[in-house]
Amino acid sequence: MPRQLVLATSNKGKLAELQPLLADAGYALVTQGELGVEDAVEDGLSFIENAILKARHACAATGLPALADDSGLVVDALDGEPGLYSARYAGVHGDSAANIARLLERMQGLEGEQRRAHFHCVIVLMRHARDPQPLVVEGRWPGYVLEAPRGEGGFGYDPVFLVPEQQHTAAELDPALKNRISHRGLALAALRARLHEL
Ligand SMILES: O=c1nc[nH]c2c1ncn2[C@H]1C[C@H](O)[C@@H](COP(=O)(O)OP(=O)(O)OP(=O)(O)O)O1
Ligand SMILES: [Mg+2]
Repeated sequence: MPRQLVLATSNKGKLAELQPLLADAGYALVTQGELGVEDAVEDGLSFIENAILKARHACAATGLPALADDSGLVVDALDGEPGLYSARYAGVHGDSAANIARLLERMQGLEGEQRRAHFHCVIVLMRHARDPQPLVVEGRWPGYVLEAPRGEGGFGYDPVFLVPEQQHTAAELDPALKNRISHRGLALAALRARLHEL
């Protein structure tokens, strides 16, 4: 029987990316939703704090090890906005169209290098709610914010995130390619390399 691991997220886009990335990591994956775990209160002041809060909350509710992802889009010219508040930038949690509209409005008039941004992802794996040594890994994906959305894939800010090497938005990429090069894919690769530490 493989050990169970709770995926401490309610974001369907993240789940769709995390599941294949963890498929052969030696865990039986179960989502917090399947176990009736409510969303944690994300009142940390950094990605790391929020990822720990979410993983700890799921561990405490289930008694199982848990993995959480806290991530967001960081725009240098906006002093790091939307950053920690990426999921609720326009006010309503998870309203991607409204979040994108707010972002494009805030970036009106910015050109060229001023449109630089990166996705940041912190993934935390905790063995139990009082684990003093959670595994913490990070990934970063640089790109540019376009002036209008392009593409149907992915989730969140993907339609306005241009990946310069591909000349495509993240929403135009094949999901397997996004998973190889994205902030989340890089964080998961770092996690897998360190699973033996547990
Ligand atoms: O690959 C990505 N492609 C596009 N947008 C992304 C990505 N990765 C994070 N993002 C943006 C949108 C998301 O809504 C927010 C994360 O906010 P974040 O609090 O970590 O997640 P969430 O509230 O959606 O789900 P949960 O906390 O249950 O994991 O950043
Ligand atoms: Mg969240």
